[in-house]
Amino acid sequence: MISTEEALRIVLGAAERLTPTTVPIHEALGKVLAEDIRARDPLPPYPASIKDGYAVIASDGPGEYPVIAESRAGNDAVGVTLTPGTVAYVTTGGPIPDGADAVVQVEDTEKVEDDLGGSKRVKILVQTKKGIDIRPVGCDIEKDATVLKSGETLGASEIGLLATVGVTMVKIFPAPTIAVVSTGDELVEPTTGCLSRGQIRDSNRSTLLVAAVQQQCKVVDLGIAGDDKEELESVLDKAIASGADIILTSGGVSMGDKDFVKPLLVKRGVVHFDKVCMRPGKPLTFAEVSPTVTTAPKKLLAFGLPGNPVSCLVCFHLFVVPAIRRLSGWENPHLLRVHARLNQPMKTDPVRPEFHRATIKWKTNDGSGNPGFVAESTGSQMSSRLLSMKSANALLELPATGTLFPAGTSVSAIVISDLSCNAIPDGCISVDLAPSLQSKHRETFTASEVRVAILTVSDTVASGAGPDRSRAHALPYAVGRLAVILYRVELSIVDQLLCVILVSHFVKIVLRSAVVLEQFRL
Ligand SMILES: Nc1nc2c(c(=O)[nH]1)N[C@H]1C(S)=C(S)[C@@H](COP(=O)(O)OP(=O)(O)OC[C@H]3O[C@@H](n4cnc5c(N)ncnc54)[C@H](O)[C@@H]3O)O[C@H]1N2
Ligand code: MOO
Repeated sequence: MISTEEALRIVLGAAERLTPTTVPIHEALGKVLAEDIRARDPLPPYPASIKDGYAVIASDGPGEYPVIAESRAGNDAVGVTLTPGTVAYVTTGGPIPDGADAVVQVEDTEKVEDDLGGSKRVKILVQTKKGIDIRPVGCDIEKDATVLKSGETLGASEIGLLATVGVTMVKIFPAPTIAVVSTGDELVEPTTGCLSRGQIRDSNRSTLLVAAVQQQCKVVDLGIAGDDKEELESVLDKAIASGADIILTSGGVSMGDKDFVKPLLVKRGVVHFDKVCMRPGKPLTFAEVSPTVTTAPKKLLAFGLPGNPVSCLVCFHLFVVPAIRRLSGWENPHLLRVHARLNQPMKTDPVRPEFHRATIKWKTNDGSGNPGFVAESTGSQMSSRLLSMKSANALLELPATGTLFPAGTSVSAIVISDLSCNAIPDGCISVDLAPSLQSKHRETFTASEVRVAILTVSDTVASGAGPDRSRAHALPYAVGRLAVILYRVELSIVDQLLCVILVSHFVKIVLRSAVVLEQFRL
């Protein structure tokens, strides 16, 4: 029996990054970049105004001036040069006309009635300085700067950066394909309504398939194989030939007379270990199946996970997730650990270190008088009791001391799910539809059917004069969970469009930028 540290070291030693592939940026969310990305042009590409106001020559000082041009975002005052004693109207992001060296915000000006000839004038009320409220060329991103490095993970802002520098296809490390099979004569499909004596519904396959999808993997469902050597052998070979990178079996790895997984893996490759000193998950088996020994098109990692549903899922988190991350190109494949204080006493096992399922929450006082995570057990820790995984967001690492850890003890907690789920106050995601719309379509909305319209409101973007960064930022938050409707509009038709969206698409939330999306923690 080896330690969990040794087992993980062996697994990671066998896991190699997959061959990079090129995908459209909207498919790259969560993936690891396999190339450096450089900016082909500076941002901003021209000196741009930081404010809505007037481009001026700073040394002119306060006074009344003729407005000789208008430079709006996406609608440049091309060819206009400011001479002393003149100003130009500019909007935020608009190019600064030649000759101007500062911007005075609208709030520091006063409108002057147009003269009879229709020419515009404005009063500049303040003394400004050269460079004020102007973003010089390249102040956000310099030309040829490396904006992203190979090995970095692509989140919403990184995908926005790719859009900014005009990269729409990107080289990433793909996530592995995972084949999943459940073993056991007692297993029947979850669709089985009435169980006969000795039967149970197969839950491990559903758990593992979605857990793998959560890790961005493609999955192959190979169903249930009975406790029959030939049947299991044929399913294993199907998995190997399928081109999967990882095969997960559950059940049949302990000491029973029909526990065939290990002997079959021995025939097809190298079994590195078959027992790990941990609770739950002791009979975990790990093997490398190499193409030289089998018909496998490439090297394949095989995990013979224990059949007990909790043991199966705990082993998935502790060993399969880091392996998936390594194959997917992660530089650090290890799970996040935090410290948490026990909110109740816990007895530890004298022989095997325990991974105790718990819910950890951030408290302003964790019991020590300081802020920190507090851990609450999910109850009975039997490895058959899948309910102990429900709502568990952490595995507490309890060493094998055979002692009682009093409440308040600080322990290491391995984070296994999104902690932010705990942080969303009730009612944070609000729905503000007209009452008639709500009642008419109430039955059509479920939590998984929220539609989000991502609306970029910018003349620059609408005219094609600038990149649509907010859409690129926002889209990855929504993809996969929500139906996304994309719009790009000019300011003048915003109101009209909002009505159209609300009425024809039953939109629940109209979010204008990734920032708002983040606040809503979708
Ligand atoms: N003599 C020994 N017996 C056992 C030992 C041992 O060291 N010596 N270890 C125990 C430990 S620890 C575990 S964990 C289990 C693991 O056994 P297997 O991996 O061989 O799994 P099975 O025997 O096939 O099933 C165990 C349990 O889980 C249920 N199961 C199996 N597959 C599924 C599924 N897909 N969905 C839901 N439930 C499933 C199965 O019905 C059994 O109840 O071995 C101990 N025994
Ligand atoms: O190692 Mo087992 O997973 O305790 O039931």
